[in-house]
Amino acid sequence: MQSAVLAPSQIFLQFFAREAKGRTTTSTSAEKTTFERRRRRSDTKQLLPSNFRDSEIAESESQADGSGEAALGVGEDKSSAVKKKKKKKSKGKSSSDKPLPTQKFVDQFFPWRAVNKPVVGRCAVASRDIKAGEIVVAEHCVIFIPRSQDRTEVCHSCCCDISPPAQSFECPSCRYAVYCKRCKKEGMDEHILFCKVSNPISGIAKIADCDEDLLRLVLALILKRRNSKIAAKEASNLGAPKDGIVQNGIIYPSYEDAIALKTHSDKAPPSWKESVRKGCQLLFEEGVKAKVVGDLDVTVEDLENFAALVNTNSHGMGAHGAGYRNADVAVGIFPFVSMLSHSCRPNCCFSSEGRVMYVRATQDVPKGTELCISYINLYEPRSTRRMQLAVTKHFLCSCERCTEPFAVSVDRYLEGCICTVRGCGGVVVKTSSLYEQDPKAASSDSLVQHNSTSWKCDGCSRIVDLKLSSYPTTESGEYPWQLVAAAAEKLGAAMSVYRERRFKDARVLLEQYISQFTGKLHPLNLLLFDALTPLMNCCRATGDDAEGSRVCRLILNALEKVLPGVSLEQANFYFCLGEMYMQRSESAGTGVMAKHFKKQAQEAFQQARRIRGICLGNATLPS
Ligand SMILES: C[S@@+](CC[C@H](N)C(=O)[O-])C[C@H]1O[C@@H](n2cnc3c(N)ncnc32)[C@H](O)[C@@H]1O
Repeated sequence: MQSAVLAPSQIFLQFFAREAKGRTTTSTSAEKTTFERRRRRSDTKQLLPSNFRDSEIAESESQADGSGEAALGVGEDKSSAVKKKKKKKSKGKSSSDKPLPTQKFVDQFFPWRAVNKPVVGRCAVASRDIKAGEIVVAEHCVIFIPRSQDRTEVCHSCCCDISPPAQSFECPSCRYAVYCKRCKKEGMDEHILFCKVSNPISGIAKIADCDEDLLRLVLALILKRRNSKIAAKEASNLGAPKDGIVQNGIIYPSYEDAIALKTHSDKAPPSWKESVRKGCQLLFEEGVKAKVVGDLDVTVEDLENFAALVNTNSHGMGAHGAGYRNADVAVGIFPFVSMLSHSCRPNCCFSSEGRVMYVRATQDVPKGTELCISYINLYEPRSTRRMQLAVTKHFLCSCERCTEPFAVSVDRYLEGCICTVRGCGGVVVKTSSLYEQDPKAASSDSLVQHNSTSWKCDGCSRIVDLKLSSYPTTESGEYPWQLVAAAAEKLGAAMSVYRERRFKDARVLLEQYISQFTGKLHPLNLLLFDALTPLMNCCRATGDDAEGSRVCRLILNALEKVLPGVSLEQANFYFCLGEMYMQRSESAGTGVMAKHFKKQAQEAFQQARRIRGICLGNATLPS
């Protein structure tokens, strides 16, 4: 299933129905409002070489960290909590478990404390009750770089939108960096050193099979180190720190905060390490040539550590902010945003404005609860989510959703197919999905001795294996894996037509697909869910807002069941729903139906506004 044409596991839920980045106008034209399940580029940026092998994931899955929970009090890295824990643990705490240097200031302004928890390490725990929509972190980046493919979209100094592009000023030397009018002078001055090494980076990335943006971030971190040394000297003369403060409600973290973040270089797959090592070696040589690193007391190993740190802690910037983009255009390091662990059932979300990242609670959070954001797309089967985090972030997710028994989790509906045993109604999934989270259940079930390609029904417990003939296949004689593969193939074919923007043909194919697999796949199955958004867009493109709004409600329904709580995706679908009802109201003229549709539209817009208000603060909908 993961190798489906669509690779649904790798794509992100839609954002506001805006295809062109930065478009801020509302249009009811489906051509303009086509959603694509876009790959979420924010956190799970694939900083992997192309030669990455799946088998290497296993190596990144070993997690062993701490055994108890210890509060990391303000500036008390040798606090009693830590001391107690040190006593318990023969090995003691590593330096990466200490609070970040600026934490003591952050504690004064924000409603959480850094705490050490088993497995996840440092994390943020609410120090009082937090209301939905409250800001829990507002932080300026330590460093950021525009993504290479979007380098002309934002100013390389302040990260503001550059539109129209004619308003931008390109660095005449590297012809890579662009600046807005305001930053033209200052930005280019600051860019001098970066510029010297910037040009060779694309070539280095190709030679080393290493991510170009990763190398640019490493270079930015080297330069930050240089600047922070200079700033420290200046600050000691003036008697005040430049970074490492909270000002006007925004955290300005220091270079020291950044380098105190956790890295997973030990858990990274060998091919990743190999490529990064090569990339860093070449970057170092270029840096020496350009006299950028020579006097800096950094080694190639430092650069490799920087790369691992960036891979574990970078956050996408530019999406879901005021610009209504549907994808990130930059990546940055925000040490205090990084204190929040990942959860597949998060209670916070993040959005950026310029160089500042905001994290807001998406629900009321009681004191003592861990604050979590999501690093990945969450409408995915458990195995896909965990695989994605293992591959891109090199850790095995231990969140509540991933560790609750599979048999009672909504996760089981997202994959597999419905049991064909009469009256059962269970879901047949791969046994590896059933047992990977529950080794006890696995060992108590002798049937699990079947090979790992066995499938099992969570209802009647029947094992489906090629060697066993007792399982009643579908009318067409399909086994579950064949059914799932057929669904993936058919959806892939419909999506190819959809991507060619042949909306009428795509609609026919998608409708045929949905009717063929409804009843065979659970209604929440990802393979059915993935067909709904393109179908909605096809309906809109073909002027059928009645069907479009029906499909949109199906999407919202599925989202609410799988991802309870508010999210931007949900807001965006409500917004779409509002647009479609508005269109229906206009088409209905002035009668009762027109009023009815207008009311439905207003309700949908109100929901969208309410949810966006929680996730993005006072951001309003585009008018
Ligand atoms: C951005 S950092 C979070 C801060 C980190 N705990 C620290 O002490 O620096 C991400 C790392 O936290 C841990 N982590 C976060 N969420 C996790 C989860 N759901 N399950 C397991 N580990 C998690 C992993 O080690 C991951 O690489």
